[in-house]
Amino acid sequence: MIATHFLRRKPFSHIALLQTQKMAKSSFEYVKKFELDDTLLPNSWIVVRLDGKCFHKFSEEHKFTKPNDIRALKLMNYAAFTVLREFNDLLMAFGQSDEYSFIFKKSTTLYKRRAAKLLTTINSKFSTSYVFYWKKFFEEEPLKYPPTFDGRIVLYPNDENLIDYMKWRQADVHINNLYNTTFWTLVLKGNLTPSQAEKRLCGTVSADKNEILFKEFLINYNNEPEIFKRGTLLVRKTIFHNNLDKHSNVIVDTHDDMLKDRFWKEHSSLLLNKSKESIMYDGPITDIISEQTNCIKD
Ligand SMILES: Nc1nc2c(ncn2[C@@H]2O[C@H](COP(=O)(O)OP(=O)(O)OP(=O)(O)O)[C@@H](O)[C@H]2O)c(=O)[nH]1
Ligand SMILES: [Mg+2]
Ligand SMILES: [Mg+2]
Repeated sequence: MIATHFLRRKPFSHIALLQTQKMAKSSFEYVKKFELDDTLLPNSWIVVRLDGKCFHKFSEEHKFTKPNDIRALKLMNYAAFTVLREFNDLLMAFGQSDEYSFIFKKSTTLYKRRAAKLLTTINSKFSTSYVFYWKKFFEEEPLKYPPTFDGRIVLYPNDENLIDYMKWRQADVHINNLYNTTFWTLVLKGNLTPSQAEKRLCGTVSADKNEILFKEFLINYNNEPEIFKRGTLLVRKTIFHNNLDKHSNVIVDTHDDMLKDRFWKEHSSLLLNKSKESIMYDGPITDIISEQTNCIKD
């Protein structure tokens, strides 16, 4: 019955169909006006910070070594590297623990500075890279479930604010790492229970923790790996080859002390629009990659 009725209906003419579609489009289109403008202020530093969700649990379930798992840190760095490689307007990125901050050049017009576009694209590229490259770093340790990263955008109006932001994140690494290193040494080598170790460290300052490590466990905190103490700063560099008229652009992982003002004086070009430091290189060109053990090839 319904089928016969359908067959007997006169088919729409092409023009009538187009008119109907046009009317429908214009009567629905008003919903677009509900979309809010989220353009970020011009000429200000855009910082995108991502952080792993519930990584205290994620790290347990994936058997991260305590207090630092070099595989996890390298995977974070590699995921951030893939983000930097794709978005040229990113000057640098700083990572530690389960977080990464990405710094856009002040004048970026990427996605017309629309906040949601910037944040979601950076987060998506980072998160999928974290999963995509998991095996490269964790090898036989399987990824049990998809990790989640939250994200935020913070704007900083001047260079001083941005530098203080970078210092703040690096100071956080130092405070957490000194605490975690002492805590886990007390537990794993000193045979204290976690709650005993917590009590032992309650009210201690940095010097006390350094002393516990040195006097009781012969550990000189200064000799701990730089990546653990200072986190990782990814920057762009251009390597010029002296003999050949050749250069290559690379993204390099560094662990310098950003808390010292000297760092910002010596690397003042980091905050310039075209942030690329140049390195002169004398050796044979084929050696660049092997020599750059600390460098992630662009
Ligand atoms: N064992 C180990 N754990 C790590 C390492 N890096 C990060 N983590 C864990 O990840 C946590 C990150 O801290 P937060 O980001 O403050 O906490 P979170 O559990 O991720 O919680 P939310 O960020 O609020 O969702 C640390 O407290 C550790 O438990 C690592 O190298 N080794
Ligand atoms: Mg987290
Ligand atoms: Mg965190």
